[in-house]
Amino acid sequence: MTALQGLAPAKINLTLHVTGQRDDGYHLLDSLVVFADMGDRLTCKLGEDRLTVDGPMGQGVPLGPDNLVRRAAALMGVEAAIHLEKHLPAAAGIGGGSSDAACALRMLRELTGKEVPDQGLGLGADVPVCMIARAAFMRGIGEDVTAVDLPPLHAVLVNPRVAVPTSAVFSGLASKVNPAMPPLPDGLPAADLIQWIAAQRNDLEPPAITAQPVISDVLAALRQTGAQLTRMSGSGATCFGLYPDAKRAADAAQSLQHSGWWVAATVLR
Ligand SMILES: C[C@](O)(CO)[C@H](O)COP(=O)(O)OP(=O)(O)OC[C@H]1O[C@@H](n2ccc(N)nc2=O)[C@H](O)[C@@H]1O
Ligand SMILES: Nc1ncnc2c1ncn2[C@@H]1O[C@H](COP(=O)(O)OP(=O)(O)OP(=O)(O)O)[C@@H](O)[C@H]1O
Repeated sequence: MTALQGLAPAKINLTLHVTGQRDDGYHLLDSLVVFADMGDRLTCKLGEDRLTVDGPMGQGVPLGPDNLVRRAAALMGVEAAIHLEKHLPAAAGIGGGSSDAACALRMLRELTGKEVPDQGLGLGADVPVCMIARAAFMRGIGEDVTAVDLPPLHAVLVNPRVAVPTSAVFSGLASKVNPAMPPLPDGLPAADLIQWIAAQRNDLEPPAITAQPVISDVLAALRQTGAQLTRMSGSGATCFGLYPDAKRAADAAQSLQHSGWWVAATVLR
């Protein structure tokens, strides 16, 4: 029986503008999303229905039918043995569960030849963008995804090891209707792109900081490493800093190692 291996990369919202709210409570988003060169690792084989989890962040990940990779198999209508090597913190704003689900869906699509219903949206608003796992604009509640070419960005990701539930952060928004992103000019080199991103927002940052004030400390620590831009991703608590090159990102990550926080230097694409 063929076994496939895949990477479920961390998802980073470089910008996240909340522009409205639907009648069902879901929020309308305008977001520029990129993916790291690191993440969870999955192995998938059709046949026996089984999930095993290990890896440095495997503790506490649910093994039952509510795990998003099991829900991915159920959505595809197949039984599969899936092994998940967990490297990303959960409930962290970097789409750990959503990226796992998308990776499982891609592998199950390849193994079965079946189409993925609705790009996996039913498993979570972040799953459609995680299906393409490359730089994209994400709009609607997450279902409207358009790939975009960006220069690679050198980054450090920092999570203070506090879980932040997404729905609570959306509920804490002071305003549900905020300005959309302006159009991104074509072909910006990295330095200009970073300036453009700096002029945008993550509207979920203030309510996430209210829920977990340590996020302010993470942003301040990243600023102190000389990052060109610091911001929170998604609903938090993971924050990122952007740097001009890989050496400066690696040095910044090294200088944050003593914090006890989860720290990763990476390239975003
Ligand atoms: C914050 C983001 O990570 C930005 O990329 C996503 O919008 C959240 O994606 P996700 O975690 O896959 O979200 P889901 O699992 O679908 O939803 C979790 C909860 O977040 C809220 N939610 C999510 C997406 C959205 N567009 N509006 C919302 O209000 C809802 O309360 C929902 O019950
Ligand atoms: N494969 C999985 N990995 C991690 N958590 C999972 C998984 N499947 C289900 N969960 C559950 O989902 C919850 C949210 O985890 P996830 O990493 O998807 O969240 P997130 O940080 O909200 O992502 P986002 O960037 O979409 O906000 C966890 O607390 C966990 O109980």
